[in-house]
Amino acid sequence: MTTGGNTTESLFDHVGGRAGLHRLVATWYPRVLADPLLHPLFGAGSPSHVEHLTDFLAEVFGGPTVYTDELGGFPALLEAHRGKRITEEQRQRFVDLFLAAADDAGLPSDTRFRTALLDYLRFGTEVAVQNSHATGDADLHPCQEVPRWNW
Ligand code: HEM
Repeated sequence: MTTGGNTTESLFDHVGGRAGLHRLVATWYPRVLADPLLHPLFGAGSPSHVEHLTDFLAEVFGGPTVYTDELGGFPALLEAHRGKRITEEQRQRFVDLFLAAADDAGLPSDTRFRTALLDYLRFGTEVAVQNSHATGDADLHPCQEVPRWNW
């Protein structure tokens, strides 16, 4: 039970736990696969993407650490983006589709949550873009672990 102004509630709880995040990612992913700008990166898609991204975001937002404990953790994330050479236009489209999916999946619309979501998406996509262009470890983004996002 939470009330307005409760600063101890995690983002994970605020979005309705794993079920809320799963709804968000499952709404977003088909749109990514159908997007002409993103298609060259994602192709026909991967059957595990929705589950893995849901578990990753759950961990970032203060939920269980399934991504680190069972799905390879940060090294798996790094590997997934390496060499993809994501453009700024593709990064922006990825974020835009996420924000639209947050609306359509009925995620909370309060400004505090939406600001935190956008801040994280900006950060996370910048990490992914930098790492996708790295030709050696020295070029990688300094964030080398699954972040825990405070709000
Ligand atoms: C907040 C930013 C991001 C997060 C949290 C994220 C997270 C993930 C995760 C968890 C995976 C799956 C890794 C696994 O299987 O364990 C993945 C794969 C992938 N990501 Fe990202 N990603 C982000 C940004 C981006 C961006 C901006 C792009 C391109 C526009 C992108 C393109 C891809 C591709 C092409 C794959 C591999 C193919 C696939 O699994 O379908 N990612 N990402």
